[in-house]
Amino acid sequence: MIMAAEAYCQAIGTLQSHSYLNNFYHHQKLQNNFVRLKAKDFINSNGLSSRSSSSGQRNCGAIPSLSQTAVVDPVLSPSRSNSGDTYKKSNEASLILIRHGESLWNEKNLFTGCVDVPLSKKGIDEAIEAGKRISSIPVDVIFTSALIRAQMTAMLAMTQHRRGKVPIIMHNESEQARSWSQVASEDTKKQSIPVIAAWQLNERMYGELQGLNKQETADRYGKEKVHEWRRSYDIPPPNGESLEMCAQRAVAYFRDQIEPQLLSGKNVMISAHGNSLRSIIMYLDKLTSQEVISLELSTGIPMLYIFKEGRFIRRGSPIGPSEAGVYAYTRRLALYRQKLDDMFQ
Ligand SMILES: O=C(O)[C@@H](CO)OP(=O)(O)O
Repeated sequence: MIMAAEAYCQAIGTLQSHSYLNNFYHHQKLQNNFVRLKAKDFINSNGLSSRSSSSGQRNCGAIPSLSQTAVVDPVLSPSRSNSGDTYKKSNEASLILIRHGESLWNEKNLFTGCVDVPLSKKGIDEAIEAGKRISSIPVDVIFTSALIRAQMTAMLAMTQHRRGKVPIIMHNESEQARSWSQVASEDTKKQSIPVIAAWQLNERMYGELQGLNKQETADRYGKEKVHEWRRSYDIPPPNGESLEMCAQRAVAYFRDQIEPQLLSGKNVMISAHGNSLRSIIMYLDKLTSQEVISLELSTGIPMLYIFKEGRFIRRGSPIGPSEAGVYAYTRRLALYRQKLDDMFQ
């Protein structure tokens, strides 16, 4: 776990492992206070959520009505009597961010941007490993970019989730696509997780660099110039997007479409890209345009935030379900894992 904490701290470019470790030591105390909830609570408690996103729909034609798809997960419901309102009252939600696993172009060291390239064999393994790390963390709705490497990562990761729900891509690109992908069974819907694909979460568009080898480009234009294109905040690569431009669409989407889900208590996973996630982390962690320059994200490492009382609290990179890890941080997460243990051991 110490290694996981350090790896995460490296990934965010800061060193705050002491607070992570303090929370780990606090775990023993917390564990003694667990209430062991019975599997029958899971079986008896359920309900359809009637809420949909309160946000505007201006960004993307692919925004589904979550009221038709999202359900209250009874594993998360503390009481059978108020299952319909659980999320509203919980005032806490998990947010998992994951950069896709290694792609075939990452492997070849090519600028990728918005070119739609699949995962490499190593990337597939990374996505499965990431899924193991988050297998005991609740997920109610998944947002991915429109690109296959992020979607593959989300889907592969969810094959490892202990809750066993099925991630289903929402097809809202046309009325026909929406109606032809309807699920007829309410029971089946309850065992599904909506997956919403949005181009706003895509990798930054790398313009004339897309498909070029990064090393050869540095040899040709100079290391400093290429570093400026790759990591400066507001200087775009030729005919591409700067990080600032990428942030404008990614953070707007996060605020308009994802934050309302968290506010209503839904647990969210976002599977996206190095630069769209750097922009979102800049927003979550209130990084300056100078600080974000040194923020690097590894492929396939999930990062957890707790959204509570309107604030995002960074909680590191979740590790295996049998270890304390992030579950020491909140009672809600600990109870969720305990219920999974009760159900599936
Ligand atoms: O090529 C890309 O699309 C990105 C991510 O792989 O590269 P960089 O890390 O240079 O922004």
